Amino acid sequence: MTQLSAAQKPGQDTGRTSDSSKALYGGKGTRRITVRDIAAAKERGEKWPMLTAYDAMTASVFDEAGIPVLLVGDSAGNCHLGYETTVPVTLDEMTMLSAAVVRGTNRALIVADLPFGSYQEGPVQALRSATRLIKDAGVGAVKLEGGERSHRQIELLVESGIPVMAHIGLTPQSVNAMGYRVQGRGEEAAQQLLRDAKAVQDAGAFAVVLELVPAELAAEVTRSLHIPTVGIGAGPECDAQVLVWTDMLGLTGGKMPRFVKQYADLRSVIGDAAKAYAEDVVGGTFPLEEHSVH
Ligand SMILES: Nc1nc(=O)c2c([nH]1)NC[C@@H]1CN(c3ccc(C(=O)N[C@@H](CCC(=O)O)C(=O)O)cc3)CN21
Ligand SMILES: CC(C)C(=O)C(=O)O
Ligand SMILES: [Mg+2]
Repeated sequence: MTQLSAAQKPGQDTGRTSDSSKALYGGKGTRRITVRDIAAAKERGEKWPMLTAYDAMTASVFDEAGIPVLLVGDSAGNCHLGYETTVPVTLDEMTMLSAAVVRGTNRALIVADLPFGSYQEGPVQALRSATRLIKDAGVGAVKLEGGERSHRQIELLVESGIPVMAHIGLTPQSVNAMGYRVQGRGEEAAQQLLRDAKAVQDAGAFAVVLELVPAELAAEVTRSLHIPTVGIGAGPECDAQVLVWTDMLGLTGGKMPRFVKQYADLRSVIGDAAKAYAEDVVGGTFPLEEHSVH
């Protein structure tokens, strides 16, 4: 336990913006990040990165790199489990993947997606599903899709002590109804997005993902909320950004949405390494004496 000076009691903020020791990214803290740290970052005007993670090993790499928030996204459906979309993903699958990500990390706040069908029936179903992710997987928060339409679910979870990240704009679990199209274009759609953003903030969400909405509208939402916005295809003025890790590292393959920036080409790295190994085996150059026991 660190000694607390008389001048700084627990929960009392120094109010200094230059105190980088508690920055979400690049800060010195090693304890698990909480939703209170996320709220403090918006007050400091600090931007932060979020990445998805679906397994313990990858999560440990991102945790050691200092990524402060990891999302066990239901994008695991198409990026990790071989489904076409996020729609088939089950709560059992999310629980298993989330538990692995929690085990692989020490510092990051772990947020798990509630999958399609695990909260749409109503607040009680949402609470039962979220409780599973909190108790069996050990995540720190859950995320669910929908603005005004999900506000009762968010309210009950928050009342029950479960931090909720909301997700509005393009909501991929509704792909069968809405497709993968930019949301919030035109005056009416923009007003709906602003109402959705206000609704999730009023319901008690600690942050809100804005997916595939015009940058100007995302900026307006970000200015009008006191909770942080997490953009994906929502321009540079959101408080935070999120990318799917397999997209960002070039592993997903196929055509990328235009909002993805690719920071590596793991598909080639892994494919080339697999071929080099195969050629060694076929050509008899692996294993060598140094890889053998006697
Ligand atoms: N690999 C992957 N990356 C993601 O970002 C992602 C998933 N999977 N699965 C869950 C959702 C679905 N997302 C998607 C899916 C498709 C588009 C897309 O096709 N966008 C096009 C057209 C948009 C338009 O112009 O209307 C684009 O070029 O951005 C965007 C986001 C984001 N999420
Ligand atoms: C794209 C992010 C926000 C997500 O919900 C996911 O990865 O499932
Ligand atoms: Mg998702």
